Amino acid sequence: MSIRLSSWSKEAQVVPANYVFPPEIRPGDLAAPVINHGVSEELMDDTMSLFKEFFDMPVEDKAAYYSEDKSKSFRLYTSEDHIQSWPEKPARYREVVGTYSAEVRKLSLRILDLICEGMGIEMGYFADELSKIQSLVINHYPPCPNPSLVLGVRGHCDPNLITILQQDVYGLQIFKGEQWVGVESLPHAFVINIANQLEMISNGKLKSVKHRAVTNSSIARTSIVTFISPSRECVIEPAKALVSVCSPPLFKAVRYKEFSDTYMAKTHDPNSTVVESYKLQA
Ligand SMILES: O=C(O)CCC(=O)C(=O)O
Ligand SMILES: [Fe+2]
Repeated sequence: MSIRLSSWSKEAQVVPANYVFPPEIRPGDLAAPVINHGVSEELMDDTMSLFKEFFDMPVEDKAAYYSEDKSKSFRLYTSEDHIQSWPEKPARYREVVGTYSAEVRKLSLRILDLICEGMGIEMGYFADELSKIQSLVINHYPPCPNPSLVLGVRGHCDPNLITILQQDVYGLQIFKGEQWVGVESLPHAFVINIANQLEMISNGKLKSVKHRAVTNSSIARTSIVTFISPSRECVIEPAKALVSVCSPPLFKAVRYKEFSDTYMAKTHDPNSTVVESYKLQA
């Protein structure tokens, strides 16, 4: 009988060697492209083309929005409070980005609830202060004459709770099994990255994924990245439901603003793993 029809797999404790894929095409378990997520394909396409249009605008139009000051509120802050500072060009910017942000927020809360269910935390655990802040970063990578010499974004873990990324051209890689693995760009899929706060709240059960972006020599790439973060005053600590005598807390409690400021101060250190500094000694 063919091995595919036999029932050995019911007993299998480890994956048989002949089933293991080469590392570069293994799906991995930390950065999962999510499809059937409920955000309409039209809205995803419209948002992507809007941002491409934004980057294609004449330099004079873009200059009005340019700033190196990271504290400025036009860095596409996606709440009603900031809508006045959003770009007025392209003309449909506010409408499209407003709708997109609201839909992606709903999706992220659904994913967070599924994570609660999977880990045995009460539903709605993340719904309030822990996911209060939503921000949007649009990365635009022009074609690069020699991608082997350059990184679009160097390796890092995101400091927030969870990140929802849309890409239509390959470029995202995650660090897994001591090497960089490409994350396939599936049409209309979102990539969900576990970020630092989710690692700490899950008491290390979920790991924040180190990732980077590479460039390519033929086409420009735009990525739309939604960061869901706790409010700055929020205290982050392992969820009580995940802590017991057998499973003691692995992380100290920290106010998110302290974590975030430490992260920002170390952002130029490629090996900075801020999470490590909040680990409790075993
Ligand atoms: O462009 C990408 O795929 C990655 C961007 C990223 O990691 C970030 O903005 O934090
Ligand atoms: Fe990132």
